[in-house]
Amino acid sequence: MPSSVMPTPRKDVGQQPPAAVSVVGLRKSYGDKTVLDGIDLHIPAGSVFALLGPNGAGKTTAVKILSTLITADAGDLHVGGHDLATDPQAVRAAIGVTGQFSAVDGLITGEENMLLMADLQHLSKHEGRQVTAELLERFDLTEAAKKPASTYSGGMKRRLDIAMTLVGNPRIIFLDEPTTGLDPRSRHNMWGIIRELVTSGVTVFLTTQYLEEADELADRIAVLNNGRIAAEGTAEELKRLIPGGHVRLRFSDPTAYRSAALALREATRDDEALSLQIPSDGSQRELRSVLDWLDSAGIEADELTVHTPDLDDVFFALTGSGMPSQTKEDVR
Ligand SMILES: Nc1ncnc2c1ncn2[C@@H]1O[C@H](COP(=O)(O)OP(=O)(O)OP(=O)(O)O)[C@@H](O)[C@H]1O
Repeated sequence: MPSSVMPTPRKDVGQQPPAAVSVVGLRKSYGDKTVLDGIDLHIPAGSVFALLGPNGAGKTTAVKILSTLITADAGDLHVGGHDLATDPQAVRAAIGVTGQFSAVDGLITGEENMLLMADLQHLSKHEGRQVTAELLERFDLTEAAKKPASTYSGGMKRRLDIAMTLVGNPRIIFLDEPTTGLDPRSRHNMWGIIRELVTSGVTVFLTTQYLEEADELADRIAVLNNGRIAAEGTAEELKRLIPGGHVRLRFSDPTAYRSAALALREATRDDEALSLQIPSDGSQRELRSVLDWLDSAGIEADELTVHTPDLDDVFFALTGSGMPSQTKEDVR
């Protein structure tokens, strides 16, 4: 967790980078159930975008539509600059997809899985072997390459799955819940892999149940609820959407604490901890005004920390899943 929160400048201010994914008015229903009710997305090339939402919100449906597996009912949809409605083949050539259900065949070896994928991508035998060796090395699977994939751990299978996706050198990758079921170490490894992909210029569209994952990886996050985008922005922008942020001042000298408490009447007191809590959205502007005010009142605290709601709070507030009962007290 960062130790303080300053608003991050929006990456899209100034010149707008080209969109890897552009979605306007996407709609999809199954029978009389509306799953996606007119959603808009703009994902700049070379960025990580995370789609969050409760179970059944429509995240997988959105990924399936954008990766040409199923069709939308309506919407102006472009992926890699290609129109999904008129040129799905070109979209397919530009993307890679790793779904919730692995494409890995457990009966054959990791290497054979890769070579099979190279064949499907119409690579020559020589190219196929070269790409396979490179990717197995990159994903730390060279040692296990000749073993049946069924003997791989969950993390290894997931790495093989992504390696298979990369055989065709896609510029845009859809990762549907890439770390579900992985232990913390494998999850962190996967985050490293995703960051590396982005460094090499790939755009990543990921869905996740883990808010921490979106917080760690995504340049921008959208929260899907009831078929609509409930909020969209950087993690910090989303956290500022909901109340609960505050600046906490801690004192070691009881006299200084008491005079500060008298001066700051709107602050919430914690007499035992000698600390005062002032409501604040954590923005630079608000923080500056709090600091100016403390200066003019001659108050000097021993410690000043900025606390903001975390993505869990945002998620619960936006998706109406009920606020967590505990107040978050970590320093962010
Ligand atoms: N082929 C289908 N026929 C009918 N309903 C479907 C079909 N596919 C999905 N749905 C419904 O659409 C809604 C959205 O499903 P989807 O799998 O996109 O959600 P999700 O956000 O990915 O959920 P999860 O986090 O559980 O994977 C659900 O109510 C689901 O039951």
